[in-house]
Order: sequence, then C-alpha cells, then structure tokens
Amino acid sequence: MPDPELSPVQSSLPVAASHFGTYVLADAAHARDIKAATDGPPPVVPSLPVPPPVDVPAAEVRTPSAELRRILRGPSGLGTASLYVTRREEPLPTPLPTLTPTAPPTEGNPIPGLYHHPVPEPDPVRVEEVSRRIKAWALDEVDLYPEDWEDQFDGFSVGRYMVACHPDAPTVDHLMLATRLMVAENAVDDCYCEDHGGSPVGLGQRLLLAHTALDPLHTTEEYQPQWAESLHSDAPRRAYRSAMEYFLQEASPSQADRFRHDMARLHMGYLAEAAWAQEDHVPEVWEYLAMRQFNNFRPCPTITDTVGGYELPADLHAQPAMQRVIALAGNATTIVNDLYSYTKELASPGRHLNLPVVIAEREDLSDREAYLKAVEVHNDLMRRFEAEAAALAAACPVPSVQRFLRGVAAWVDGNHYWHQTNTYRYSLPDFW
Ligand SMILES: CC(C)=CCC/C(C)=C(\C)COP(=O)(O)OP(=O)(O)O
Ligand SMILES: [Mg+2]
Repeated sequence: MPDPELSPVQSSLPVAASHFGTYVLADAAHARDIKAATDGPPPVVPSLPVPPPVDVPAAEVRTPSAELRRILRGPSGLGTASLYVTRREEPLPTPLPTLTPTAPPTEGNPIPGLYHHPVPEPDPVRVEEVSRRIKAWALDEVDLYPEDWEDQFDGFSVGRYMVACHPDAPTVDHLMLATRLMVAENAVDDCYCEDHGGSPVGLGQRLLLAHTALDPLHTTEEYQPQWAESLHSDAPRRAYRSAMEYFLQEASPSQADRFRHDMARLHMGYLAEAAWAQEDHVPEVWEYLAMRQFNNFRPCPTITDTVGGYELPADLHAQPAMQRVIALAGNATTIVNDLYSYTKELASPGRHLNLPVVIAEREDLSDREAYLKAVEVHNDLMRRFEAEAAALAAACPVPSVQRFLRGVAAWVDGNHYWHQTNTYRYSLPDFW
C-alpha cells in the first residue's frame, strides 16, 4: 500500500476516498507513456492528508441509492457476460512513486481566509511543452488572435493552468486536449461576451452557431457546405471546431456527449448574464448563484477522465450524488474566479456582476463586507463539495469513480493555484 505521507499534499478528500484515489492515481502514473521529447519529472500525483472537519449537516450527506447499487453490480442474468468485454479497463492499484517538485515557486498571495489546498508547482518541463504547443496551435492551426493580443495570450499562462489542474494526465498529448478546449472556451467568452468585441446584443445567435462546432448540424446536402464553411469564419468557431476534433480522437461517445451537455449549460449561463447586463439588472444573490452554476468552469473538471486516459461510465456520471459533487466543485471553482477577478472586473467598463458585487447591492453591505461574505459562500461550497465527494467515494468503491473524484478535486486545487499565481491577470483588493 502506498504511504500517503511520502507524496506531496494536494487535496483533502477524507481518508476513505483518498486511499482508493491514491491507488488508482498511482496506477496512472505507473502506466503513463510520455514521449521522449517531453519527458521530465513525472507528473505530480495528489496524495491526501487527514481531512479537516466538515460542517455539512449529516442529512445532506447522501448514501447510495438502490439504483446506484444496481448500476455498480452491472448487468446480470443470462447472456450479459459478454457485455463486460467492451468495458474500458479500470485502473488497478500499484505503488505510488515519491515525487519532488522542481519548479521555483511562483508569485501571488492567496485570498486571506479562503479555504483552499496549496498544490506543488506544476512540472516545468510539461508547462513549457504545453505552452509551446498551444501557441503553435493558436497561431498556425486556428489563427486565434492578432499580433497585439500576444501578451494577453502569454499572460493567461494556460500551460501552467492545465498542468496544475491535471496532475494525472499520462502524456502531454492528453494535456493538450484540455488546453485547446480551455483556450477555445476563453476565446468564445472574450470575443462573443466580453472585452474583445463581445456584447450581449446578438449573443444568442453567435453562441448557437458556435455550439454547432461542438454538436454538429445534421442537415441536407444543400445546406451542409454552408454550415461547414461557417465553422472557419471567426476565431471562436475555428478554435471550438479544432479543439473538439482533437478531443473526439480520445473521448468515448458518452464522454463527448457529456462535454457537449456541459457546454450547452455554459452557453445558457452566458445568455442569462447577458440578459441582465442588457437591462443593467442586479439579480437576487440566489439568482446570481444559479446563473453562475451554468456560466461556470464545469466543462473543465468533467473532462478529467478523458485527460487522464480512462473513462467514468456514463451511468455513474449521471448518478445524482455524482452530479451534486460536480456541481458543487464547479461552483466553488467559479466563485474563486469571482473573488480573484474582482478588481479586474471593477475596473472594466460598465457594471460587471460577480458575487461580491451582487451581495453588496442586494444585501446592502459595504464592498468589504460583501467580499468577505462571498469568501464565506465559497468556503461553504468547498466544504460541501468535499463532504459529498467523500461520502460518494466511501459508498462507491469503483476505481473509475474514485479516480474521477480525485481528478475533480485536483482540478479544484489547480484552478485555485492558477488564480492565485496569475498576477498578470488578477490582483487582490485592499480589504485586509
Ligand atoms: C474555461 C471556461 C469553461 C470558462 C467558462 C466561464 C468563464 C469564462 C469563467 C468561469 C471565468 O469567469 P470570467 O468570465 O469572470 O473570467 P475572468 O474573471 O475574466 O477571468
Ligand atoms: Mg471573473
């Protein structure tokens, strides 16, 4: 059994979850096949310390339903044995290597009082290679940005982001799947919704047509070519189309469909945000949180299995307990963005909604009080995420479930790391 004391701390799912997760991540590390050119120190594999106390009411920690137990057993009865042949191989336990991060620490301070887990510095060899490849893709394959946006592209540090969020990716090719999608998603947000020519006006049609780069149009011979041509007509669509094409080479049909569903959720969230912006309307806090559950990082952690080179089966992904864990994780990661991007958004033209701004307005609090309350909302979401993930991990000892939960937790931690250290993009308010 691997010794959790020996490996770097990254997250804190409680012990039941951690042991299963440690086994399967160790297997991934063992099985990885990194090309010689990108070989460096092995990827950092999260281990798990003893968890902090969790204050979620016991009634909210769910137990597996009869339906979940049925799915875990799998199909049974005459003639079903052959069904198992098509299952993807599940990760098996092997010893966990001891890893030593070699990159120098980066700058940036965490928000005081924000509940988070520090991560080891992402492998600098991988960061460099992903950064090199993503720039080549952006420039040579999808013609993503004009020359004068180069500083912003570099300042986004997407290579560091994705290496931090996917410590169990077996190869740089796998990391590139996530990196291209992350860049494409941000291109759509910047160019359609926000500060690079975006506007709420006409957003619905732009998003819908871009969505067909992920979820293709099936139409008649007459109209098909015009649609195919449209996918090359602007940078967001070129980026979505190409990133999805790569993703489909690795993802199973149900992983691809999961991703499309999450992207449809995201686009719906953009539309609600745009509708409020158009009317300069400040929603109730709960309404804002509902919008932000859709305008959310969710499509990023939910590809953790594809990026890790394994599959969480669709019927386990669809379980209500798993859906709740995913939603809580997505919400915590997205409120992290609201907190770290607060000063950037205050400085942008017009009123940009984020959780502190909405709390201040709707609950008649000072900017500082509202910000500190938003930190508490984040912390509550994080603790709920961890409690529910731990309960699910304990209830569902299936390697792919354990590994997926660990992958989501690693994404949450890596996302915090990136926001904290991206001082090109974000700075903290002076509230302490
Ligand atoms: C990568 C991805 C799926 C992003 C979707 C939604 C999104 C852009 C965020 C959750 C980030 O929020 P925001 O638009 O506020 O980003 P910045 O604060 O401008 O970094
Ligand atoms: Mg923001």
